[in-house]
Amino acid sequence: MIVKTNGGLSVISAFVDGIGSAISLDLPMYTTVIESDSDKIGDQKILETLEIIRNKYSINKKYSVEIKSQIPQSVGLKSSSAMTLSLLYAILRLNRIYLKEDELLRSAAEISLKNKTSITGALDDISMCYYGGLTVTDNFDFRLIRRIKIENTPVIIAYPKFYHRSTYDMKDIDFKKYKKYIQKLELLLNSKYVYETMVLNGYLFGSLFGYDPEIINYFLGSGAIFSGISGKGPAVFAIYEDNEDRDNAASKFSYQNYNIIKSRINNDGINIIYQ
Ligand SMILES: Nc1ncnc2c1ncn2[C@@H]1O[C@H](COP(=O)(O)OP(=O)(O)OP(=O)(O)O)[C@@H](O)[C@H]1O
Ligand SMILES: O=C(O)C1=C[C@@H](O)[C@@H](O)[C@H](O)C1
Repeated sequence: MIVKTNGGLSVISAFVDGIGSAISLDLPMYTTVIESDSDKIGDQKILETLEIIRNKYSINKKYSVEIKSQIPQSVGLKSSSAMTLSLLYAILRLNRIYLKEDELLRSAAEISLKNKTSITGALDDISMCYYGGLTVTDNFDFRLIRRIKIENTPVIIAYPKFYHRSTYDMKDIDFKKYKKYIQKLELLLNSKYVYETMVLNGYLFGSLFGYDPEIINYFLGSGAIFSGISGKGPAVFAIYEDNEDRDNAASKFSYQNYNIIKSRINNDGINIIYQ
């Protein structure tokens, strides 16, 4: 079975009060899961996740798992949520276990706590990978608040070539002191100012974890209507009004330490592309 899902961007990071929001990008991850005589899994975190799923659902089978992905890892573009959800989705389907949507999403969030790829369970990111478009969730309460479709706006993503961080390393930071600021962002998002909220969210988390104003400055000067850090970064997003502006900005981008990806916002949820 091959499952396709996408990466995305943070709109509100849920670390402060559990309210989180994410938006889906054309950034596919293909996860191939096949029953096998023995486990054939190249990556320790995937194996750990598989073990958690097998224990949770009393499954005794072995699997070969292969991930092909355009989502850069560990830069704030939701690769771990895409991996955890895809693997759970495929294993449940292969075993003909059908959960209600809210149960499936909650289960994926619980697994992403257990496999230590998230701090809050990242239900916002998992729901975004599942539904596409924009999601808003209460991660502390494992509850989807709302989801909406978003226009397929052109985007550029830039991320440093040599960088490594782990989400789990951040679990001891005192995020609660930013509550008043984050509550204002929640109000802004309720009023549908999605990109404004993203920028201001990145302003807080970028200032905490370090960001590169020069890259943001380049994008704003190249015709972007918004640019900022995706959540805790270090990936930077730039939103364009049309493909021409985006493509011009991408072709003139000359920062040697960064990779860039041309993408767009999408509304594509998870799907099985090969049974
Ligand atoms: N392209 C890939 N190939 C193989 N495994 C992958 C790939 N992308 C993600 N994974 C799996 O997902 C795990 C978590 O990914 P990653 O470390 O990027 O998550 P993250 O730090 O939460 O990233 P993000 O900030 O994008 O959410 C990896 O350890 C790996 O097991
Ligand atoms: O680890 C987590 O729980 C999270 C990680 C980031 O993607 C955040 O954007 C998200 O809201 C929560």
